[in-house]
Amino acid sequence: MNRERLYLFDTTLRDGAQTAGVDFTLDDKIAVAQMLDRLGVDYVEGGYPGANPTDTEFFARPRTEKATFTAFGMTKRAGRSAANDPGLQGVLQAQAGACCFVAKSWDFHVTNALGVTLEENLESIRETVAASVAAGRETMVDCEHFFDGYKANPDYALACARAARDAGARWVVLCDTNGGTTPEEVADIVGRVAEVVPGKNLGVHAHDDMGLAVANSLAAVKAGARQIQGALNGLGERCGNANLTTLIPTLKLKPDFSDRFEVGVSDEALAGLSSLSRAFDELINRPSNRYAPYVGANAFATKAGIHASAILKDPRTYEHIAPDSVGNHRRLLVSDQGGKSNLLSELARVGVEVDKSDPRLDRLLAEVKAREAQGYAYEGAEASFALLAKRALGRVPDFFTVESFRVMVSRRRDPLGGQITVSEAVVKVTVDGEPLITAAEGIGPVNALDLALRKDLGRYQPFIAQLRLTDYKVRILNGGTDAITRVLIESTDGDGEVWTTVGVSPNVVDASFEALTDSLTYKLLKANAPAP
Ligand SMILES: CC(=O)SCCNC(=O)CCNC(=O)[C@H](O)C(C)(C)COP(=O)(O)OP(=O)(O)OC[C@H]1O[C@@H](n2cnc3c(N)ncnc32)[C@H](O)[C@@H]1OP(=O)(O)O
Ligand SMILES: CC(=O)C(=O)O
Repeated sequence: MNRERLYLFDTTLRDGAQTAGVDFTLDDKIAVAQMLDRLGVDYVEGGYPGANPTDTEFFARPRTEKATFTAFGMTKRAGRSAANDPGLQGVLQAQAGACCFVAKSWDFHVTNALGVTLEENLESIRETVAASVAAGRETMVDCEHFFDGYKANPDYALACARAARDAGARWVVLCDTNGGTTPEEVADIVGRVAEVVPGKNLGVHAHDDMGLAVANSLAAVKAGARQIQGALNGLGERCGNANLTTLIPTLKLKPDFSDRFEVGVSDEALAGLSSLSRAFDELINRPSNRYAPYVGANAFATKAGIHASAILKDPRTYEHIAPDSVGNHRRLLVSDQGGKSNLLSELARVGVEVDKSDPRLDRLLAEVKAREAQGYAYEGAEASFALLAKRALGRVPDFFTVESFRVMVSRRRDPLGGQITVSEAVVKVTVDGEPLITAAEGIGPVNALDLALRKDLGRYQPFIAQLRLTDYKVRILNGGTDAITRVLIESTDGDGEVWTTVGVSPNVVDASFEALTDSLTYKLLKANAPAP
């Protein structure tokens, strides 16, 4: 069966740049454009040339993308000709294969936000599109607030869409700018527009203010839209745009769409989607959403024992797609919600082979559940889980024994003004029967303890030389004076592996120390340090 082509238009670098807390540098923009090109989107909207120096410079650099590089702008101002509008001329002169112009299509906006007549706005649309087509650009018009506009004054909203199409726009994009439209309304309105603006040149641009941007985009496709605008990881103004990392797998993997439509993203590119999504978050310096559909670290993570048992028999029992088709992984987590199936799977993953009938498994499972009841959380602390399991099986040597530790935090007046706070720690350990005492100063008590503990571990010192902490998280589990503290510490070494350990105690320093010693022991095991 011949499938119809759907065109993917990425607005990460334009609408995504309107996300609170996101601020792309020129280098960021170049890197993101390359990511998008490798992914296989059809259009990369680079920004608004003339609006700010970064965007202007971005459009001035030599172009290497295969995707159609698109400049964004607004329709010309009323009362000026297109040739006399410096903003519009800046967009038309930018190096781009396409121009996308935002145009008002809600009468209320025309009169109240622009302050011009309805006819003047139509004239702006016509002249802007004509000027862009004359400049040799593939031209598209983002009909801003189209759905709200259609509900308020369908004739006028349609007149805007027709003005764009009749003046030569290749795409007329219907925008749910405020994100307040439901999928049923989108399907109904797109269907009606497709009847009066025929030619398969409708697009959709949906915002996520009701969490419906993806659903609205899919509804629009079913009703006749053939271009979808969206952004990586759902970036965009307010709650964001339709999330391309959700839309792309849906379009490619769900027969409802993949039987009828094709997109420019290859199966290989789809298999790189999870790492692309995480690399993008890394680039904009924000934590990845572990719960993101398809690409989140938890998208295929199962805690429930009943689910894990079935997944081990056949993953299709609880997975709607194969995780590796989007470059993601199945994880069966060990927790108080799981049984032996979770445990065996997790043990295999951390390299511990054990027979299902081994009685030590029952003891280990009971211990995991008892510890989780105390506040430990092994699903996010895989290194501590590996140690707990290997200890239960007698596979962890006592590399060192902690005899005691002491931490002191003092604050004193600085003679030069202000206050100075100093943390000092002393740690006593025994290695091979030899007592070792170390002391260190740190920027806080945990830092001082970490430095003291790693200062001298006798003959194990060379094995931990590259060890360093990369993250430290504290969670208070019960409020009030009986509070229990859970500390998660992330560590790394020269090999590039990152591991997380957990400590739990009513005392935050004590909990931290437990997580620190687990991290050291994990590193010694990983480095095959000889047993004492
Ligand atoms: C729905 C969307 O996401 S649309 C994209 C929105 N994105 C952005 O605005 C980011 C980039 N924008 C900018 O950097 C600036 O707004 C600029 C450079 C474009 C314009 O800056 P300024 O000239 O200082 O105008 P300002 O930002 O204060 O206001 C926007 C102007 O554009 C006008 N305008 C808005 N939309 C349109 C349109 N579709 N067609 C014509 N004019 C428009 C407004 O009426 C307003 O003009 P006014 O103050 O004379 O009424
Ligand atoms: C054009 C655009 O970003 C919007 O209408 O939401």
